[in-house]
Amino acid sequence: MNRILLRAAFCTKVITGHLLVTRHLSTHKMAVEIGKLKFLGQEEAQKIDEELFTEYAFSIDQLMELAGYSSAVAIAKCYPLENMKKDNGALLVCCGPGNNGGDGLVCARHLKLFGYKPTVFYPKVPNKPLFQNLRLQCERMDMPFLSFFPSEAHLITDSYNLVVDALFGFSFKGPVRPEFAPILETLKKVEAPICSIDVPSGWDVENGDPDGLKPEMLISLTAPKLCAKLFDGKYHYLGGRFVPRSLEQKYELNLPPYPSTDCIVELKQPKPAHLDNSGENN
Ligand SMILES: NC(=O)C1=CN([C@@H]2O[C@H](COP(=O)(O)OP(=O)(O)OC[C@H]3O[C@@H](n4cnc5c(N)ncnc54)[C@H](OP(=O)(O)O)[C@@H]3O)[C@@H](O)[C@H]2O)[C@@H](O)CC1
Ligand SMILES: [K+]
Repeated sequence: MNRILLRAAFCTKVITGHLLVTRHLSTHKMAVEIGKLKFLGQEEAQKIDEELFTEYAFSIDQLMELAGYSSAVAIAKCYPLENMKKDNGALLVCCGPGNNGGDGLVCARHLKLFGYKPTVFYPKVPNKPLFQNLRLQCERMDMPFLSFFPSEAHLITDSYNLVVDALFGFSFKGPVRPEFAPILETLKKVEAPICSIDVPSGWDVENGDPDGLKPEMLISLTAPKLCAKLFDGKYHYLGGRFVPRSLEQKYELNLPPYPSTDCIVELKQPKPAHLDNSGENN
């Protein structure tokens, strides 16, 4: 009986807003208005990041762990292991030279713990203990590391169920330099889904890149960056549930409520009413 009531409640019309947060219960979706979630420019994203470390005394390891963990949780939710056809959940995790790459290594570690089979590509390891330790953790967990990037996109498509893109985040400034350009060119041709952490790599953080990567999934961290307005893939999640309320208010982030104790929340752009035949808005 309670179950029936709950289902009925979840089928009831919910308000359309600028962006919607959806929560899945059984096969039904619940969407709640989240108002005007802020999309951050590059400078503002960097200022918030800085403030988390200086004013709020977080360490980079702490936030990277939460960022990478929430990325892994979002990926596992959208791409369940049991639906993967290639080599028992084989994934490719591409990590760049900055903190976005660090998020990728943490994400790979958690995906491995969830039962997937990540292979890591990490061509430029910074000379800092943080990144060397993150790499070692992955190595000690028996994750293979590619020593070169496959030049043929079909080799990636054929071997991996999906690619995690952790090459560049909110500090990227185009155009991409020659050492990474061929990697991005190959990734653009890969037919397996691409899951980008924080920013689709190679995109201008504010203006995107119409000729760039077309990820199927984007996991925005802290708050989406301006380029996320141009994202039209299947899944957009917000992760990094670590922003203190006072910081959120100072930057008027208007973050959506995370459901219960979840570390991620799905963001959905509502379809214009005349295109929405789902019945959810009726
Ligand atoms: N508070 C938060 O939200 C948190 C955010 N976190 C994460 O941190 C990410 C931001 O990290 P970040 O600042 O280290 O920079 P990121 O974007 O990884 O890349 C910089 C690297 O790329 C390089 N590079 C730049 N342009 C290039 C080009 N054209 N071509 C080639 N290379 C280029 C640049 O090289 P450089 O110019 O320094 O030589 C540098 O090595 C953020 O997106 C999120 O994922 C979490 O970990 C924790 C909490
Ligand atoms: K990325």
